[in-house]
Formats: sequence, structure tokens, C-alpha cells
Amino acid sequence: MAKLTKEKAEKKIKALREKIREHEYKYFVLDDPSISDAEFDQLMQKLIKLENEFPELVTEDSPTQRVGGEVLDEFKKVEHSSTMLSLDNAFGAGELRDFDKRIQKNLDGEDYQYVVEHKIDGLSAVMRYSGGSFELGATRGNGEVGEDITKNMKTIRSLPLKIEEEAELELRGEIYLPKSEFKRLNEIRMENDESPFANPRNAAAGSVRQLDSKIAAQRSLSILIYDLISHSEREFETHLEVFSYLKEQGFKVNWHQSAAEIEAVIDICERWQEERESLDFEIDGLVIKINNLALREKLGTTARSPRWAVAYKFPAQQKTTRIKDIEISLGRTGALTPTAILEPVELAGSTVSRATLHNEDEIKRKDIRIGDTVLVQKAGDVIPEVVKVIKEERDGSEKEFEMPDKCPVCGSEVIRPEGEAVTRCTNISCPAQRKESILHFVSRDAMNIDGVGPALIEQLLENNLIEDYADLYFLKQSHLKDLERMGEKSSENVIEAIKNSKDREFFRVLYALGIRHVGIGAARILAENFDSIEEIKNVSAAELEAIDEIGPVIAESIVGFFQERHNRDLLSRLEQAGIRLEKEKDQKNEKFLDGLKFVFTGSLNNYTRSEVKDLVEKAGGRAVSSVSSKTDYLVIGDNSGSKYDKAQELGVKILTEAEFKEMIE
Ligand SMILES: NC(=O)c1ccc[n+]([C@@H]2O[C@H](COP(=O)([O-])OP(=O)(O)OC[C@H]3O[C@@H](n4cnc5c(N)ncnc54)[C@H](O)[C@@H]3O)[C@@H](O)[C@H]2O)c1
Ligand SMILES: [Zn+2]
Repeated sequence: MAKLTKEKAEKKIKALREKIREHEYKYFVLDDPSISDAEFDQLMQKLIKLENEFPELVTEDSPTQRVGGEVLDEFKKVEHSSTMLSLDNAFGAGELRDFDKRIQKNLDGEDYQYVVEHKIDGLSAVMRYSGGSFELGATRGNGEVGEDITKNMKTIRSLPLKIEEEAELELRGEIYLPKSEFKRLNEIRMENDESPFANPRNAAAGSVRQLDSKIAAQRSLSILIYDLISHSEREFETHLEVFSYLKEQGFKVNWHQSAAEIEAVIDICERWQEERESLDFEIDGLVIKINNLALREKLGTTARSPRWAVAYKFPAQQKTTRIKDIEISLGRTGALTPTAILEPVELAGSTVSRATLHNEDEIKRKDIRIGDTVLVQKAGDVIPEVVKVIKEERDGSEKEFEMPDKCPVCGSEVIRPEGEAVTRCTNISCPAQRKESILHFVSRDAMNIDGVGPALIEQLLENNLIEDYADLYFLKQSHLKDLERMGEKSSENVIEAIKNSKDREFFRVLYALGIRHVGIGAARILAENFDSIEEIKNVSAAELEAIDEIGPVIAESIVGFFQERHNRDLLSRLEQAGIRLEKEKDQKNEKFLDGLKFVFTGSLNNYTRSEVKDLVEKAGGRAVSSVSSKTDYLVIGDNSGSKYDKAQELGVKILTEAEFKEMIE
């Protein structure tokens, strides 16, 4: 690419700065961003790159040179004792290694160690204690001056108002909303016609920056402490010492783990990238800090961020895009689910072109229209969804969506029962429902019947060869071989595959039945608690609810399923066909790996990764991705790498694939 002329660069830089400032204002002042963090970070990276190319164009007020935030006039101002900085970002392992190289160079051969912490998606706060009492709490503001939020912070129950140490202390931490509270808050906002918060950080900020502290008190804000800025009586050498001292004083401190070298840091980051959903608060990455405080001093800071720390950012889970259309898809329970057809975007490693809109109410509450620019999100295994509409992007051509009053598949009336959010087709034998329930039954995690796909199911239904999934087991080859695109050989294979599915594991059969709200997880739990369908059939909703992971909705749905006459008939035909409707003998109540943690490395000959994971979990164990002192077994296949050395170092038991096979079978 040809190098930009200085004039052109200057123009570009100016435009970028304006755009960034506008987004900073929306994000930090209004707590209501109109692009995703990843898109914002991209703008910032572009500006950094241009400024690196043309250092003479860097100005002091450039967003790259300062902390992006403002102070609202409504609040009393607090001058910070030392600037509250931002953090440099690292995207991916490569940039972490670059960071480490810079540290090495700046420390000139001195020994150092890292501490890795969660990067909580919240709002940073500073706290002062005097004589053991909480005296002052403030936001970061513009880094130099923050807002006095003492009153609101007193409503945070995890923040001690009194501590043992009667000294002058200044601390920093992150105020956040737990996930459940974030969800609840957004529901209330939508009911009040307010736009939902895009992320927990904006929600936490919106709650803390309330003039009425009664409102803050109604929101279960929490705080995790991650830094001590000053202490009148004590000195500390390392960050780890600080953490244990703060814990002793009764503070809830941020999760942390030390790491001797950057490769270990990368391991930790990759592990949390996989396991982030297990936390009850959102993290958008990890923060990597130098442990030794004197070395931090030596490394110093830039105007915007410390040189001794970096934020490892997870791949984007949110982006903005446009809704091209809204389509209706029919589920196996007859529910009409509106689905947004999107301008495709890259999210969390895959291309997203559809997002669920759940139901009619959800569309109304979020005021979603065809043609809207929206923020979409894909978290973990969850189906992509629309977070909110960017209303200022509207030009008047957007169309409101209306739920059809006829089933798009069979043309029957649809109804939406009083008090329910879901619209359903009233026709019990609606082909869409039958097809979907059979498709679910044969799917991989359920009965895993190879060769029975959408096209064949349609043919079978059309030719009245089957009406439901139980009928599959009564099919004969003679029924099949005359169907279109079916020969002698493939009809034989289909019959064979159907037969082979008869002894699928009990929990998979439970899942395959298609009981509403019973996903593979709930099916597993049911199979752990009951030995057969016969047992589950006769259980009450109250008994089901007594099981930890089963809530009232699932319980009611299970009881309802087994009461329905048609379903009872379906079950007896499955039984007749010889499907296993109870646990394998040797499996009843067997949890021989209870609580044990396994790590797998290298390539295995007899299993795929998801198979070993299943096997371990079925026996009550857990399969995790990286080796730590808490790992019980490392199972090694061919070409195992650094995990092997690490396991040896930590004294973790090592198993060959054959030894593992023996253990599990
Ligand atoms: N979407 C938008 O329009 C928009 C606009 C502006 C900024 N942003 C987002 O805001 C962020 C930039 O804000 P920033 O300057 O606060 O930088 P940052 O969020 O990247 O990093 C600094 C902040 O991290 C927080 N933090 C969380 N856990 C921490 C820990 N363990 N140790 C230390 N700090 C921890 C602190 O609040 C600290 O102030 C970026 O994520 C950016 O994408 C988005
Ligand atoms: Zn229908």
C-alpha cells in the first residue's frame, strides 16, 4: 500500500479522533454506547497505527494520550491522589508475547513474575479508608478527577464499612452487577420503554451514578478489589502480598493466579476464554500485571496506561449489523419463533447471519424493526441474539414486524394463550411439528441415527409411512427402497442405523423424547436421579423440584409430558420396539470419577475429544483444558506437548490412553 501523504493522514486522524470522542461520550457519560467494544477498539487501533506512522501529528488531547471519561456536574468532584489510568490491550497470544518482550527489554535482564487477574466488565472505583472506616468512594472520571459516589457505594454489601486496621488506606476495585441482576435490570428497563444496557459495565455505571442512593440500593451491586494505592503504616513488596493482606482485612479480592513466564500466562488466558461462562459476572478478558512493586515503579507509565500491565481481550462477542428481514421458524413444540436475518458478521470465531428474537413481546420490548441497525451478541454456546436497537441509525424506512395469524407451514390458526409469550400452531399434527420432533429425536446428541435427515423424514411423512418417531422402529426395508433417491443399499443402511440406536444411553433417550425445556443437561440430571422412565413417569413436580438443578418450569413440563395420553402411547411403542428406557445395569448410581479433573493432550486413537469428555462427565468427573495443581489426571495421546512437562513438574498423575480406557470401561 502506498504511504499516505501527511495531509491525508492528518485528515484521517482528525476524523477518527472525532468519531472516537463521540463514542467515548456515549459510553462513558451517557452509559449508552452505539457500537460494540470490539468496534470501538478497532477505531482506536487504527488511530494508534496512524499516529505511530506520523508521530509529529500526535497531540496531547488525542484519545490515545488520555483516559476517556468525563465527570458529571451533578456529582461532587474528587481529585485523585494518583492518576487512574486505562490499560493497553493485547489481542491474542502473539501480542502477549510482544508485551513480554517489551518488559524483558525494559527490565534489562532482571527477574520478574506475572500475576493474572480477571478483567471484570464493570466500573473502576477508588476507596479511601481512614482510622478503619470507609470514608470516600469515587469513579475514575477523566483519570485526574472523579465523581464522589460514597453514598451509593455504601449500599454495596460486599464492601466493608469498617476494617480492623486503623490506618489511612487507598484502594481500587471494580464495581459490577452479577449476570442475573444485569438481566433483571434490562428487563425492567425494557418494560419502561428504556433502551437496555449494552453491557454490564454500562449497567453498573448507570446504577452507581444515580443521585438517589435508594435506587443504587435496589440493585445488587458488588465489588472486587484489585489494588492498594497507599497505606500509611505498611509497606509491601509484591502484588500477591497485597492481595493476602486485603483478604485478611475482610475485602473481597479479585481472582488471581501467578505465572512465572508468558507461556503460562497464555495458558491461563486461553483457559478462561473457554470457561468465562461459569462465572456469575462478565469478564471481557484478563489483566496481566508485574508482581514486584519496585519493578512496576521502574517500568513506569505513559499518559494513558501503565507499562507494567496489559489487558488480554477475548474475541468479540458483540458487533453491530443490520436486520434484513424477520422470518418465522417453527419449533417442534409448534412455537412460532421470529428470527432476524442479519447482514453476516464475524462473532466469537464464527459467521453469524441469524439471531433469535424469541417471541412477539421481546420484539416489542426491544422495539426491533426490519431494517434496523442492531447490536448482536453471541456468548458461548448460546444462540446469537439482538441486544438492542441503535435508534439513531433509523431513517424512517424501517418496518414494524407483525406476527402472522396463520401457521406458515400448515396454514392452521395460531394462538397465543392468555399470559403466555409464545404463539403456537394449533394443529397437533402440523407437519412442521412432527418433522421437527423427529429431527430432534434422530439428532447426534439424541439417538444419533445416521442417514435419517430432513429430506427422508419429509418423504416418510408424506407417504404416511410414519407419524412420529416411534414409528421409525417399525419401518421395514421394503417400505423404504421404493422411495425417491433410496436404493437397496441405502435403505438397508437406514434400517441398520435405526436398529443400532436402540441401546443409546438412557440420558440420550430422555433428551430425544423432546420434552419441552429438557435439554441435554437436564436429561443428564434426570438420568442421574432416576433409573428408568417408569420411575420418572410417576414422580410429582414437587419431587422433581427437590433436585437442585431442576426448576419449576422444567418440573411442570416433565409432569405434563408424561400425563399426555398421546405421549404415553408413544412411550409404550418405544418400549415395544425395544428401546432402552432405563439405565444400563452397571451405570446405576455409578459416579466412580466423582469430582476428578482430567486433562487430555495429544491425539487419541480410540476416542474423539467430545467422546472422552462425555465419558468423564458421565462418571461424575470433569474434563478441563489446562494443567494446574488441581488437575487429577493428564491423559496423553500421541505427540503430547508442553502439558506433559507441566504435569510432571506439578506431580499430576499421568495416564496413557490404554490406562484411561481401562479406567473408564
Ligand atoms: N462501545 C463504545 O462505544 C466504547 C466507547 C468507549 C470505550 N469503550 C470500551 O471501554 C473500554 C476502554 O475503557 P478503559 O479506558 O476503561 O480501558 P479498559 O476497560 O480496557 O481497561 C481499564 C479498566 O479496566 C478495569 N479493570 C477490570 N478488571 C481489572 C483488574 N483486574 N485490574 C485493573 N483494572 C481492571 C478498570 O476499570 C480499568 O479502569 C474498552 O473496552 C472499550 O472498548 C467502548
Ligand atoms: Zn402448523
